[in-house]
Amino acid sequence: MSNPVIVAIDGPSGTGKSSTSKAVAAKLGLSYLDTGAQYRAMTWWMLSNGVDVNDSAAVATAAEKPVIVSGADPAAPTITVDGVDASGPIRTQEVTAAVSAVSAVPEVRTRLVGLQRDAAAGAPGGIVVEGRDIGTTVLPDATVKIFLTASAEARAARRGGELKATGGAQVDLVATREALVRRDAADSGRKTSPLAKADDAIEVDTSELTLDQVIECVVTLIEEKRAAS
Ligand SMILES: Nc1ncnc2c1ncn2[C@@H]1O[C@H](COP(=O)(O)OP(=O)(O)O)[C@@H](O)[C@H]1O
Ligand SMILES: Nc1ccn([C@H]2C[C@H](O)[C@@H](COP(=O)(O)OP(=O)(O)O)O2)c(=O)n1
Repeated sequence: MSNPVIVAIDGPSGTGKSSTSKAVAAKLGLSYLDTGAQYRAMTWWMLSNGVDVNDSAAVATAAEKPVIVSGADPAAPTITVDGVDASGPIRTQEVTAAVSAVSAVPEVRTRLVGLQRDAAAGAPGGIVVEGRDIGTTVLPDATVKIFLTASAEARAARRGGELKATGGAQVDLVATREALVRRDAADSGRKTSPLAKADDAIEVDTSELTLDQVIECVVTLIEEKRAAS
């Protein structure tokens, strides 16, 4: 029997990681893990429990406490914190604004990278894992590594579309773009496993591609790799 396929999909915010990863996993019958949701869940727990997210020592001490469980079905991904459904609260602006500070704390990363490697090892049929450091740090031996990119303008327009769909209000695209660029800089500039393309990752610029084209491209890359191995 061939080895389970492990697919690492990394890249900055709004490049299409979640949409692509879920669709590719569903198409190929693989499990799915959104590691960004885990960093968001950790951040939500810190905010809910009165931990100052800018006090890295306090965040480090608390990092062992929350029980974070991710469901691996790409058609219905779930995340709970201490048994409570966290899928809504982890997407608030408050969590988005605090997540880079929490995810820069090495103890947070050690804890979550452990969960992520356990999830990959526990997916006998293979898995698609999306994040910022999957190809470089979490799963350096992944079968296929993809690094998605897109212009800041394309990414802001996509995020703006989402905010409009959920909030209905007028979206400030300049502010959305600035917030994205600020988060990219924080995620790329941190000391511990920053957002980075692995040397052996294939870069796909999604700025001018439809989501279906990106999915097709990633499925083809995985099938080529499988056929060659
Ligand atoms: N190639 C694409 N073209 C247009 N919109 C896209 C494309 N890829 C993703 N989107 C949309 O952009 C938004 C952000 O995508 P998402 O998958 O959440 O990105 P990420 O996980 O990288 O932050 C979603 O609303 C998604 O539907
Ligand atoms: N492997 C990962 C995944 C996410 N993070 C951090 C950095 C990101 O800004 C946040 C949130 O990630 P998420 O993928 O949910 O963010 P977006 O969907 O792109 O807005 O988590 C990380 O440090 N390492």
